[in-house]
Amino acid sequence: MSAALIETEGLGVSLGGSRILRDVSIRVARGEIVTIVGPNGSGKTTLVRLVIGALRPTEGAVRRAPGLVIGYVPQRLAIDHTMPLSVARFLAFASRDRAARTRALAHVGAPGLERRQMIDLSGGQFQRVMLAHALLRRPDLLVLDEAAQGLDQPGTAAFYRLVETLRAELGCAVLMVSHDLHVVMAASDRVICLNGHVCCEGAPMHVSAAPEYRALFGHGTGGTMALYRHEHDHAHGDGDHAHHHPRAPEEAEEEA
Ligand SMILES: Nc1ncnc2c1ncn2[C@@H]1O[C@H](COP(=O)(O)OP(=O)(O)OP(=O)(O)O)[C@@H](O)[C@H]1O
Repeated sequence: MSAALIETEGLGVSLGGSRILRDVSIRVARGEIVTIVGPNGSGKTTLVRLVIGALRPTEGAVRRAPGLVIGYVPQRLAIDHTMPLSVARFLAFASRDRAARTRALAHVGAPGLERRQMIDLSGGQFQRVMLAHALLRRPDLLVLDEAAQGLDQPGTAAFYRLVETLRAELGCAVLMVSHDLHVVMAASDRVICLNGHVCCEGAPMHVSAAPEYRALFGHGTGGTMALYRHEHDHAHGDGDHAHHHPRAPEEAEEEA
């Protein structure tokens, strides 16, 4: 198994008096694309914030490889609409090298946008500029939190194809949150299903073949919608540990 870029062990966090995550142990190795799925409010963004170090855990720990550089594309960016902010100025926060900024924009398929205002960009252009910003840091790990949110289906597919291309070109690992199961199945090496804790995890092929996964996500295109329902056969209250955990098939077979 290749060396982990990040690894969490028994990670948990309480916010505003509620336990949002508990016992989360995940790892991302060099070059991998790992996708976190789960219903709204299941703690995906919270886990991402713990991984990038924006939030401190209340239990467990996050280990990062020494010198690890993370490029982060947030779910949204609060832009002050009264302040002009050009793409060039926004990218200058990540790099002072003008030629590098021009190259980064070309790299993400958004050449020549330097003079445009951030607030005037289309959804697809905006996400590409955010990606260029993350890439300017030359990350070992790219972290995307629902980065294709608001894009139409072709736009979403194109965006994630770009992420795969960048992974191949730059050799970086990718940890992303996505609600789009088609993307998850097509682009991920590994899927982690979260609902306050890790419900199931594994290679997409293995996970999608598991009855436990089908119970959670449904079949075919219906699966995308099933993700939002994500009905469980167990409660998630603290102290309720006597519940059934869906697992990847190889794990289920071991016990059969
Ligand atoms: N700072 C905070 N204080 C209190 N509660 C918080 C805080 N941040 C997040 N939460 C709560 O933690 C839970 C998980 O939130 P999180 O944003 O991680 O979910 P998510 O899986 O990313 O959801 P979505 O799919 O809707 O983006 C939610 O119930 C949210 O209200």
